[in-house]
Amino acid sequence: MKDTSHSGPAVEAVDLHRRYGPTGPGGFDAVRGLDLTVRRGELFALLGTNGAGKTSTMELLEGLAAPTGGQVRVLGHDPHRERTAVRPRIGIMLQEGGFPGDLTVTETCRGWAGLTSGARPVGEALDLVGLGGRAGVRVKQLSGGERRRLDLAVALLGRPEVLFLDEPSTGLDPEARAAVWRLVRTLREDGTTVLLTTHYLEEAEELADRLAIMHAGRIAATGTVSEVIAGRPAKIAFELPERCGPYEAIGLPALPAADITADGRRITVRTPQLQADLTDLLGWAAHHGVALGGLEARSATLEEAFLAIAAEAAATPETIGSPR
Ligand SMILES: Nc1ncnc2c1ncn2[C@@H]1O[C@H](COP(=O)(O)OP(=O)(O)OP(=O)(O)O)[C@@H](O)[C@H]1O
Repeated sequence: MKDTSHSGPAVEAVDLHRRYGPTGPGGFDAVRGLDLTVRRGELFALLGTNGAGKTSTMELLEGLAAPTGGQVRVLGHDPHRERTAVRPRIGIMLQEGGFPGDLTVTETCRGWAGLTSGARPVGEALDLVGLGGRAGVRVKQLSGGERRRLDLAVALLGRPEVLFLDEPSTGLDPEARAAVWRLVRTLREDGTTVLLTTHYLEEAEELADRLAIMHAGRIAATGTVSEVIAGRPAKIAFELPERCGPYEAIGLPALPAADITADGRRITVRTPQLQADLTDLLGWAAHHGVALGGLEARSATLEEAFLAIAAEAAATPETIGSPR
């Protein structure tokens, strides 16, 4: 029977470190003092630039490797040392499942189901990921996207309380990706805690209750999507009519908080006060009878926040760090 007595966070990491290779020269610190809490029933996305340390972190949280320093708790247990307590309650979708190519889809799932207590029927797991029609096909004959879905089916066999998904939709076409998003949402609605890594920012925007952006082994920003983009400049863009002449000469309103750039007649305003500056611009345009062509005005996107946070983190000396 599953132990559901633990009422704390689903996943908790405190001052987590992971070093590859020896202490001192020749070693590399991939995770450098990471703190992370994933609440029960939450969908949490771990984002980061290439090499930020997402997979290295996930492997520690999944119990597949021991940390060099710090602590991990999954459902109240150390996932590495107390593997037998944790493993039956979690599902893991690695970046590459690496299943033998000569087995069929069903044989692969049956093999895993045999090692899993209380496994759901293989056909049900395959239907969940849309592979029901490919049950008799050999793994080596599956497309890349179908293999990703098989990885997901295997992760779901044990009806996990906590599901770790490492880049679940990489290699999927847009339709298959949308299907995986629907499935992940359903699992979350049923109470499954999901921790996923992704390079697709729209995936995090669509799915995540909260997210963290990693850089160089640390968390550079964390919160809800709105919290992470809050304070990032909004964008107003428009094109001036030809009769206005060069941008410098036309006397746009001052907008002291904004950063204004011109590319020919196309003007881009980046501002922390979208409503006030837009009001000033529209008032100015109405007063002078100027039509602002292709006008767009919007808050910062997660992508803009991500790029800015990664650039800031890269420019901050202590985030670059030196080997421990
Ligand atoms: N076995 C290893 N030995 C030495 N260095 C490693 C090893 N595995 C990973 N690294 C290094 O650790 C850093 C973090 O790698 P990791 O795969 O965790 O990053 P990631 O954020 O998952 O990257 P990506 O987005 O490219 O998958 C990288 O610089 C990588 O080269």
